[in-house]
Amino acid sequence: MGSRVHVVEGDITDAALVDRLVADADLVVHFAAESHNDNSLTDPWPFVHTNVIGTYTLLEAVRRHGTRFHHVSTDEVYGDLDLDDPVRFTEATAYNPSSPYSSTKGASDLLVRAWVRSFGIAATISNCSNNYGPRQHVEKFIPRQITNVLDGIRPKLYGDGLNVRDWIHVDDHNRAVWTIIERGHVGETYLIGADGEVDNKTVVRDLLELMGRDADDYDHVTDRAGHDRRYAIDPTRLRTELGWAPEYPSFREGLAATIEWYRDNEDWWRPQKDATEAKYAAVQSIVPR
Ligand SMILES: Cc1cn([C@H]2C[C@H](O)[C@@H](COP(=O)(O)OP(=O)(O)O[C@H]3O[C@H](C)C(=O)[C@H](O)[C@H]3O)O2)c(=O)[nH]c1=O
Repeated sequence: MGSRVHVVEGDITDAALVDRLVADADLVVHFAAESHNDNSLTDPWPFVHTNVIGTYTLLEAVRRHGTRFHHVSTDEVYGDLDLDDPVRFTEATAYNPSSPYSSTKGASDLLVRAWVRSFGIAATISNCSNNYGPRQHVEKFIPRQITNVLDGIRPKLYGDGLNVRDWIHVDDHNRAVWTIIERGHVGETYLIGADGEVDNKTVVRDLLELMGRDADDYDHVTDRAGHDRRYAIDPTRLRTELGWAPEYPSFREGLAATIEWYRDNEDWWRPQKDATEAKYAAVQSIVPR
């Protein structure tokens, strides 16, 4: 990696700011996004603003300055899969997003593709499955349940809890992004996944066991509107063409390490917790099993 890496905080729709930063960069890796589906259901506008207009703003700066660009996106652009169908998403799967969040990410991917084709910018795209690991906001599924248990609150499962997510440790995601930047072909898309399909109920039961609690000690709550049933990535292209492989040994080991991180870093997550639970309490209630 280069000697000067800047993680930039600020408004990516601020064209003057973005232009200044891009003018000074050899490479832009675009991780910035409004990323939480539940938030996109209560207020879609920040998602259109940041994910669509923000990406447009970056693309225009990259076009002006001829900067190499990598766009980080999600497998949610492909919609969802049935539980009983073994098919997985590939780079050829048609876009079919379900939520305001995933539709804005789909729109941002299409903008990148169009800027490659129409203006010849040097860009790659990656679409990754669900991340977990340290420093994830407590509104997300795994940190919410870990911090609930630490606070003596029962974990909360949406609907029947049988929805499947394909988990990858954030460090493996980052290594995959770097592999694509170094070895990927400009104009191409690569799917990132670590063969980590698990249903939500199993995640919660594993987590309770790892934290020394009764595995049945959780609640079902109101389901998410339009809740995608299953995500699953076929990472063959990334593995065979670019030689990437995940380094994290297994989801359960990664989960245990993540629990330890949240145990040891309450100072980091505590300021997020009350507002997050209040936000959920306003739209969710406990339902019978
Ligand atoms: C917060 C919460 C979630 N859930 C369920 C909903 C999902 O089936 C699963 C994971 O939910 P989460 O909101 O953490 O993540 P997804 O909606 O799958 O989306 C995530 O992974 C993709 C790839 C992105 O692109 C998103 O940016 C990222 O947020 O757990 C519950 O059952 N209870 C809860 O309290």
